[in-house]
Order: sequence, then structure tokens, then C-alpha cells
Amino acid sequence: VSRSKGLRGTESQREPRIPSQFSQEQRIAMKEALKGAIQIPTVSFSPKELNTTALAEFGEYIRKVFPTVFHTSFIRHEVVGNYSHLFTIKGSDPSMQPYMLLAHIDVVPAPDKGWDVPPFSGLERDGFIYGRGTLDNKNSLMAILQALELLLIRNYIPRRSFFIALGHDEEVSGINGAQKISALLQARGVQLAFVVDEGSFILDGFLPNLKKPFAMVSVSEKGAINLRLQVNMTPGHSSAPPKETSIGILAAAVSRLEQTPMPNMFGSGPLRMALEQLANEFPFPTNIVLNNLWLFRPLVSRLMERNYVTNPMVRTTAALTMFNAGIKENVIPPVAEAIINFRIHPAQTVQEVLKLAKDIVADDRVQFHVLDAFDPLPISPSDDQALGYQLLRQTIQSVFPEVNIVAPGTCIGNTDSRHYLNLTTGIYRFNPVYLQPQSFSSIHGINEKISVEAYETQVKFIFEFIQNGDTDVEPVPHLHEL
Ligand SMILES: CCCCCCCC/C=C\CCCCCCCC(=O)N[C@@H](Cc1ccc(O)cc1)C(=O)O
Ligand SMILES: [Zn+2]
Ligand SMILES: [Zn+2]
Repeated sequence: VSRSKGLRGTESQREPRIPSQFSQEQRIAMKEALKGAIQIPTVSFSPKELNTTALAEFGEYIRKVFPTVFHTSFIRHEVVGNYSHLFTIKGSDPSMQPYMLLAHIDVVPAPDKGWDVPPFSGLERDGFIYGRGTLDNKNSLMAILQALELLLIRNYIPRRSFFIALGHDEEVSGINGAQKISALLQARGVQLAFVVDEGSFILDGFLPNLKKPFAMVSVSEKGAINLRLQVNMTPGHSSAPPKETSIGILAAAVSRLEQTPMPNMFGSGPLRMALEQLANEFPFPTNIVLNNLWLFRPLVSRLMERNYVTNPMVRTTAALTMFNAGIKENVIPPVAEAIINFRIHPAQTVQEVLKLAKDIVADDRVQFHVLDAFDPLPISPSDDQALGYQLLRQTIQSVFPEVNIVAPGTCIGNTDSRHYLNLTTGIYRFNPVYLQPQSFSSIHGINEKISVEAYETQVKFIFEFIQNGDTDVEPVPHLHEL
């Protein structure tokens, strides 16, 4: 029986703990600050098309709403890559290894169509703040700076140093933001105890029959390939069409890719661990099935692939995202091209997926051009000795006492944290916010929103997390009783 798990208390903290209670005035100021952030349209359209005016305005905005962060002697602020921000918060104990909190400033585009309120209005309706970035990811960015501001005005001095890195181009690769910050820190010889970024939530209603929410801390993320397929054929007059055209050949190829699922890789890794941890939260007979995955693995793997959110957890996915061909209605087009966005399961590699894709297309007239690709990220530790994971677990348990299970997972999207592999082996992706399937669809979709209460809780979470980071005790080994 597990008697004690996680971190040994906070007995060795020297400073008294600052309670995470905020005045009515502070609570109003924090939600208004988030609304103001949403109103700045920091949209990334492509790596070359960023709204640089808005990004610059955002830099001014955070200076205005978080004055103490910018005027504290032990905090160094730097602008990196023109619009990203790096804060170095120097702790009083240089022997403690620093950590880093990440968030990003940019958002994906949001045309007004379909929204109940304009996506950059930051309007509050029925207790919710609406707008692009309220879940992805200005909520995290503002909550991190807000929590730090609130700690500082109560004279908080951290023991453990930490960094805050705010990237400005996460939605289009992170090459000029996160990647440059990472290189800068590497040049300074920094090594981090761990990194915390976006990428997972307290999941509510994602697994059939599981009534209670659980916190998924992603310890890995899928790899990706952007693949351009191209077919070249001889152009000609549309009045005498050939048997096959570039469009027809390419359409058949992409259709084969869409219709042929990559292999189901369920069986090991974070997902299996999570399901085993969740087993007893399910009613009969699912609890029996999940407690005996050695026997029911084929059944569970089939159930997982039935649902569009759990399917990406068990396999590499292929999304057809762009298609282009044709120059005039009566010209047989010389070229047709399509972009396929693959998300690679942790048990596969870029090379394996490309080979599978070539076998599925099975047509030499279809040229393969890899635009960019990277393998799935390494799995960060989630054992009792993993400081970052255990600090998250401890903070989740204190801020969300109703959440029984904290389980490791794999992020199905990509995050800026992948640019920090050179600085740490502990990368954790977790947003301390409840997420339902409907709110999941709003991320990059319509009516993205966060409740005022959820945002306040996110600030509270970071306020507690930063103080928990000051613990100098090592994580407690798992103790067993006979
Ligand atoms: C037990 C299993 C239950 C499974 C339920 C899973 C629910 C999903 C929960 C959370 C997923 C949220 C993912 C958000 C993070 C993604 C952030 C993002 O959008 N990143 C971009 C980055 C990117 C990558 C490549 C590009 O060319 C441009 C941008 C992304 O598209 O991934
Ligand atoms: Zn994001
Ligand atoms: Zn996003």
C-alpha cells in the first residue's frame, strides 16, 4: 500500500507562506487585465505574417498592468527576438536548480463568423470572459505574471530561481521566440530542473463512463510532419481531357491517406499508465477491464480509436489541411499539390511514418516533399523523484482537492516546450483549468472562453506553485508497507 507519495511537506521553507487569498479589488483587477490582453489581436497567420504592431503593444501592456514585476530588483527582463519576453527571477538560494514557466503571446486567427461576441472584444457574459486566447494561451501568460505581481506586492522573495518565457510565435513554430530564448539560456550555461508549459488540462467528460474529472499532466508530445504531395502532368485543353489528371491522381492519393488509418499503437507509455491509474474510478465492468490490460488490451485499443479525441492518443494521425490546383476552368492543370499534417505517436518515428505513407499512396507519380518534421518528444519522468511532476501533483491536490487522479499523458498538439529539450529532461504540459469536450473544440475554434472563477483559480494555482517551488526537500521515495 502506498503510504506516502510525493513531496515531503514544506517544513523547511524559511519564510512564512503567503495565503492565496485576494481582495475583491484585486479579483476585479485580475479579470480586467485578462480582458485587456484578449483585446490585443496578437494573431500569427504564418511564420512571416505576424501582427507585429499588436505584439509590440502587448509588450507595453504587460509593463502597464504588472508594474511590480518590471520594477523589482531581483527580476531581470529581456526582450528576445523582438517580441518575446524572458524574465529571470533570482532566488535567494543559488544552490537550488531553477525551473521555468512558459506561455505564449500569439493566437491563431479568429474570423468573427460563428462567435457569440467578437473574438477580440474580451467581453464578459454570464460569468465567462470570451475571446481568442482565453484558453490558448493568454490565460496562462496573464495568470503567471498576475500571480507573480500579487506575490511581489506581498514582499515575496523566492528561494529557488525561476524563469518565465513568453514566446511570440508559438502558433507558427516558435523559431524566433522560444528557440531563441532557449539558445540564449544555453549560451549562459543554464540547466533547468523542469519546465511547465500549456498542453493539457483537468479533463472532464472525455472518457465514457468516467464521471469524475482527472488531471492529465502531459509528459511527452507527439511528433509531426508537414508533408507536401505534388503531382505534375502535361497540361492541355479541357475539351479533350486525358484519362487521368494531376488533380485526380492527387485526390485519390490523399483520399487513400485519409481512409487508411496508421496502425493502432496502444499498449505502453503514458496512456497505459494513465488508464491503469484511472481503472478504479470507472464503474463495473470497465474497472475490471482496465485493471487487466494484459488481457483486454485489444478491446481497449479498439474502444480508444472510436472517439475523435482518444483516437489521436493511440495512433499517428494524418490531416489533409491544404489543397491547391488549377489555373483556369478550361485548362488541364500541370500541377496539383496538397499538404498533409501528420501527428506522430510516441511509439513511431518520422522515417517510419513516411515509409507507411509512401506505401499507402503507392503511386510513384506522387512526389513527397517533407516541409518540416520532428520525432515525438522524449518522455519526462513522472516517478516519485521527479520534482516538476511532484510539484504539479502537490499543487493540483491542494488547489483542486476534488480531483482524485493526476495521471501522465501525451500532448496531441505541439508546444513551445519542445524547444527547451537542451535545458532539461523534465518537460510538463499542464494548464490548471477544467476542460470539457466542448471547450476543447473552442481551442482554435469558435467561442473560446474561460470562466472568471476558473481564471482566478489559475492565478491561485500559480501563486501556490511558485511558493511550492521553494521547497528544498527532495521528492519522497514511494514508501511501501507490507
Ligand atoms: C485518457 C485520454 C483522454 C484524452 C483526451 C485528450 C484531450 C485533449 C486535451 C488537451 C489537448 C490540448 C492541446 C493544446 C496544445 C496545442 C497547442 C497548439 O495548438 N500548438 C500548435 C503548434 C504548432 C505546431 C506545428 C505548426 O506547424 C504550427 C503550430 C499545434 O498545431 O500543435
Ligand atoms: Zn497554445
Ligand atoms: Zn494553439
